[in-house]
Amino acid sequence: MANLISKRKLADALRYRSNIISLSEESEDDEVLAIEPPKKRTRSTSPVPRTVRNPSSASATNNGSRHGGPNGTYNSYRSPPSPPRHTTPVQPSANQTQKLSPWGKRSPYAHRMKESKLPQNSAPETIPRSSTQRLISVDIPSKNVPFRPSQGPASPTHTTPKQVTNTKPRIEVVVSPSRRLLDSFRGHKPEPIQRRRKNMLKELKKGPIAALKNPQEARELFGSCFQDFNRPKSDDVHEQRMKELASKKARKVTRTKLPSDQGLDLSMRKLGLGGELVHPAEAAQQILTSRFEEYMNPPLTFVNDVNERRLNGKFQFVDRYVFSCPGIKTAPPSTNYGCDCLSCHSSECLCFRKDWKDEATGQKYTKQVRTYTRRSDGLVVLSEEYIDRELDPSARHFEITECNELCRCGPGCYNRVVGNGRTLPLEIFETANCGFGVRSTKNIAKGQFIDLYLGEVITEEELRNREDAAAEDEPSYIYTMDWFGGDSYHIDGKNFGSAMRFANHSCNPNTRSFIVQIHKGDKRVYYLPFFAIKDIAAGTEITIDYKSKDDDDHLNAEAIAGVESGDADLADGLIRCHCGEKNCRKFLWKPGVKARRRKRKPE
Ligand SMILES: C[S@@+](CC[C@H](N)C(=O)[O-])C[C@H]1O[C@@H](n2cnc3c(N)ncnc32)[C@H](O)[C@@H]1O
Repeated sequence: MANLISKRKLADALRYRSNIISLSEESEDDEVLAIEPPKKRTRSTSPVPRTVRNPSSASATNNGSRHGGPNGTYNSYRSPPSPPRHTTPVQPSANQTQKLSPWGKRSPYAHRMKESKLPQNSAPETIPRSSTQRLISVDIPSKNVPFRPSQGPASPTHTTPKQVTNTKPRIEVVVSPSRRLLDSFRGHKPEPIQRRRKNMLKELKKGPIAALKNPQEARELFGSCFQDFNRPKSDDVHEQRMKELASKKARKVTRTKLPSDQGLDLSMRKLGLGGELVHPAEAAQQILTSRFEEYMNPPLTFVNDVNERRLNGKFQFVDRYVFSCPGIKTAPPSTNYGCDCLSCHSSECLCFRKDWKDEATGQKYTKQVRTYTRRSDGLVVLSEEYIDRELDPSARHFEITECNELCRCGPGCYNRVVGNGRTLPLEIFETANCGFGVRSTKNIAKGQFIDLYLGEVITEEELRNREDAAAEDEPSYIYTMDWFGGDSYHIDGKNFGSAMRFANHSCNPNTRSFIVQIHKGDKRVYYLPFFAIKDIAAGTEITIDYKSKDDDDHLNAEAIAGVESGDADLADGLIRCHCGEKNCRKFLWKPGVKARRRKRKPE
């Protein structure tokens, strides 16, 4: 019965005995080899292997066969092929012969290893002396030259038992050694990285000791995740303290003894969050503000020197209307038109012309309304006459119509103030009595454009839904676009808006909203910009008057009377005004969001 040992072990054995085997670099497999003394080969039922018609088919047909195995005289597949003895219609090519074993990749005798109960780790000592004595010893001409034993067949022919008995007893070995084996003959080579990795990983699964013992190796095998293993131990007392607290032995340590801020800070630093601790809500606000700043030029900033209050996290700054409500229709661009001026002049330009009809008499009127004017320093502001008329309750009021993209004048035209966007830096800040307010860090000239009132454009139906859902004491951020009459849309600045959404009320305001139309055909979606109606020094709060002329002034009169007479019912629920102006009306409005809705209607 064949004694089977692995190639590696055989190689070791042979090296140990200074005996020779032939080597091939073809296979990476550590195949099991047969060492079969000639005497015992007679036991084989079929000393001649099956006919190998075609090496590839041989591989398939013979693989795993218990019978018809080799007779123990196969040579290296590097041996020059010779015609098989048995009828072989297809001659295997030299190439094929090199690559294929008659058994295929693995010897069918491999399983016998288990049956034979041969010790698995058959080191050189496990080979019986009698066997080794029968080995033929041949010198290797050169380490790297493939070697074929000088005795025995030169090709994979199959010797008969008779032939064997005529020769000296010997063991012939067919070896298809692995590259590793060859390397071991050539000299020491480092273990492949995959194997080293596998071995260390096995150790690491048990614990980090392997990596701690050999950090260099760990880093080499697993990269930067082990870079801290050879880091000198930190003498940071807090880190030490944290470790103590984390260990089971340190249960006696009171966690409260650890300064929480430092401990937390350490954890944050370890997580790479580092630096100052920031409340999540504040962080969210900072992100919102900083994001807005990124595309806002000039800047929009936030400061609070009074308390810890921050902007509501749900609020988002926008620089245009938000059309989130279904059913909103804007006029198509095709309905827009522009002027033909190369250089617009308020006395001639179509955009400055206002047409109206007297409802009582039916008479039509046309007027060139001088809305904007360019100052000597180049700043474009509202004209004095326009501001005066708009502030005069008895006068006819006119909207501003700016030049648009269809006008022949270029972007430098002075009739493009709101269309060119905000130019002043604005700052949201905490006021003394009215919550957040807005101011500019620059002086503002009378008539200068400050900012648009922006928000979601919503329908009347949506407004009613929102008002019904709102609490009675909730601030209102609604402006109604009813300048041209008819069904109106509303601007809700609660969740989305501009800096003007933070403008507080004053009974003596320094700004006012005006009506600006850029799309000349759109009577429902226009703009509500705020302009200074007096010079405003840098840092002064920008204020507006929440109440329009047609609001219920009698409410204030009644409330004031009620407060003065001690009638609590009359004053009940009214929101007190904190503007502090001499002409203060004392109350903002009556509770109830509908009562608070601010309007601008044509006079
Ligand atoms: C449009 S918000 C203005 C921004 C607001 N201050 C904030 O902190 O968000 C309107 C609210 O501001 C407050 N407010 C504005 N002007 C006020 C005034 N003159 N007196 C008292 N409260 C005022 C009221 O609570 C009102 O409901």
